[in-house]
Amino acid sequence: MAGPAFRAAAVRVRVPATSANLGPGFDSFGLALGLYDDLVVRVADAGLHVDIAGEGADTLARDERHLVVRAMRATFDRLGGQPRGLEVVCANRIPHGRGLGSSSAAICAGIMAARAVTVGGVEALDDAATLALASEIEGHPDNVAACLLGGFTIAWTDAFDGEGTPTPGSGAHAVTVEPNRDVVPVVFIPGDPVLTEVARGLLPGTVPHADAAANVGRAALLVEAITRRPELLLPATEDRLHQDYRTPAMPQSAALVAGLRAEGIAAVISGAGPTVLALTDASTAEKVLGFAGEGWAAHRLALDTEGAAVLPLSQ
Ligand SMILES: Nc1ncnc2c1ncn2[C@@H]1O[C@H](COP(=O)(O)OP(=O)(O)OP(=O)(O)O)[C@@H](O)[C@H]1O
Ligand SMILES: N[C@@H](CCO)C(=O)O
Repeated sequence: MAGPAFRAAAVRVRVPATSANLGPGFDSFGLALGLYDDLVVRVADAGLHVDIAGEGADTLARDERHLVVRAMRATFDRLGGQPRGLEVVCANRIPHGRGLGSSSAAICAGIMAARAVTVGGVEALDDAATLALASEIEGHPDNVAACLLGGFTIAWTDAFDGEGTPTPGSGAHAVTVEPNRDVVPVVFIPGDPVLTEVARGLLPGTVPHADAAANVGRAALLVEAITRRPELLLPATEDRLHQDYRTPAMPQSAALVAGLRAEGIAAVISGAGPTVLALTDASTAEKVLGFAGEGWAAHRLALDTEGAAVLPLSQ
């Protein structure tokens, strides 16, 4: 059977950084942030050419091991066949291994680009199938949901293995909700990374029932707090399921979260860390920027409500 046809024109995809968990919503909640990676892909006659600027330019492999390329290959397989050649140009701004969803952004960008350069690709791999594939590659759905959909997202999967990881092919789903416009995210990014794999390795197989029950209540409250009642964000972002267990890998981040929370600021470990996310308002954001001191890059970010987008090449 003949494989799919490909478009000759290049495609540009923009994908947002994301913060997962937001305290109590482990592997479920995500928030899309106004910090973006850009990807331009063109189907070529032969070979694979990968160009990288920005984050990872000095460290990432420029071959089939590159995560964007791996996501594209998986997508082309689903769509019925690989193109003869590929040119991939990455402009990376999301820092890697910091808990801001860089791997999810790479995966979502690759899938979106691959389906956009394939004739009939968007129809053959619709948005629901895109989320499921991205989640399967990433291993959990929270970051990819926020990256694809934008806004505040609640994600879930149909089935889990004994480790709490979605079973491959089990299907991932998500809804997006518009966050309250008064919520202003501030991120404190430390110099050194902690890989998600390492941070997940610190989690116990089971947790006390009381801790699980506490998180259920806070997670439910967070949906109300982040959409309608930001004054409840401090209690709503309390977590007992993952942050404390990860402290040995990121003691300074844990201390920063505790320090900010003692000042009444809704601070959490962003994703698997070690970045700290504070959910503030416009006046507090300016005051907290200097809170972490030397060795941290502090940024006030916008909320992204659009998610991953295929854009004109000129934009
Ligand atoms: N733009 C990219 N291009 C290629 N590979 C990437 C890119 N971004 C991330 N990666 C790969 O993913 C790794 C980081 O993934 P990891 O899941 O550990 O952190 P993260 O996604 O930044 O954080 P978190 O999942 O906690 O939000 C990098 O070391 C690199 O191998
Ligand atoms: N929910 C994930 C997000 C990081 O990828 C975790 O905390 O491990």
